[in-house]
Amino acid sequence: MTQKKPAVFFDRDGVLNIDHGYVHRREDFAWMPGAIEAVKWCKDNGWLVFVITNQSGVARGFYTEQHVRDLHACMNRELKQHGTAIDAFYYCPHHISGVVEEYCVSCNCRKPGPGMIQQAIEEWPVDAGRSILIGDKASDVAAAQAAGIQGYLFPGGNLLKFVKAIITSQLKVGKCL
Ligand SMILES: O=P(O)(O)OC[C@@H](O)[C@H]1O[C@H](OP(=O)(O)O)[C@@H](O)[C@@H](O)[C@@H]1O
Ligand SMILES: [Mg+2]
Ligand SMILES: [Zn+2]
Repeated sequence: MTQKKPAVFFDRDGVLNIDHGYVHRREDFAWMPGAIEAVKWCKDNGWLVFVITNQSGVARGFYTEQHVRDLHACMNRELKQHGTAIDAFYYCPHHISGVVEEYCVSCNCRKPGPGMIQQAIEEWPVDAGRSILIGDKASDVAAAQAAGIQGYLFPGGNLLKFVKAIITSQLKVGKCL
């Protein structure tokens, strides 16, 4: 049987990168201070790392799913240059008030829905009891709670410092290996 691992579910815009509003091109993408280092530190310490991101810009007609996938591939190319990578990206392209008909649905994957987190847990050997989500909005933390994961609100600043503080404090209470 595959050994289950704890996972860090990172929100994307506002956590891994600066949220300039519906970012979908590399030239508009800026890593959050400490973000690359945070992903690497989590991976080096045996955590699975996922991105869980609402991308209603697709439903709103601002960009396409291909733009989202291309940007995620670009993020992982850059992370690989630092010897690390995100294990999987999950995104929700939907919004009930969008303009692109096929994406105008009320779904379970748009945060605060837990759908993306649940999908990752189904597809990967995730130890949900030891996993955490880091988001920048209350809806991120609500999605984590709905999926039975501990959620934390990132206030900005250095992401590596924030992640280390959370994981180190969990270690002290014996939650993580
Ligand atoms: O990775 P995140 O933070 O889930 O992605 C958020 C962005 O898709 C987008 O979210 C919000 O827009 P909608 O609620 O989806 O209309 C805004 O905060 C935008 O500024 C974000 O870019
Ligand atoms: Mg966000
Ligand atoms: Zn969705």
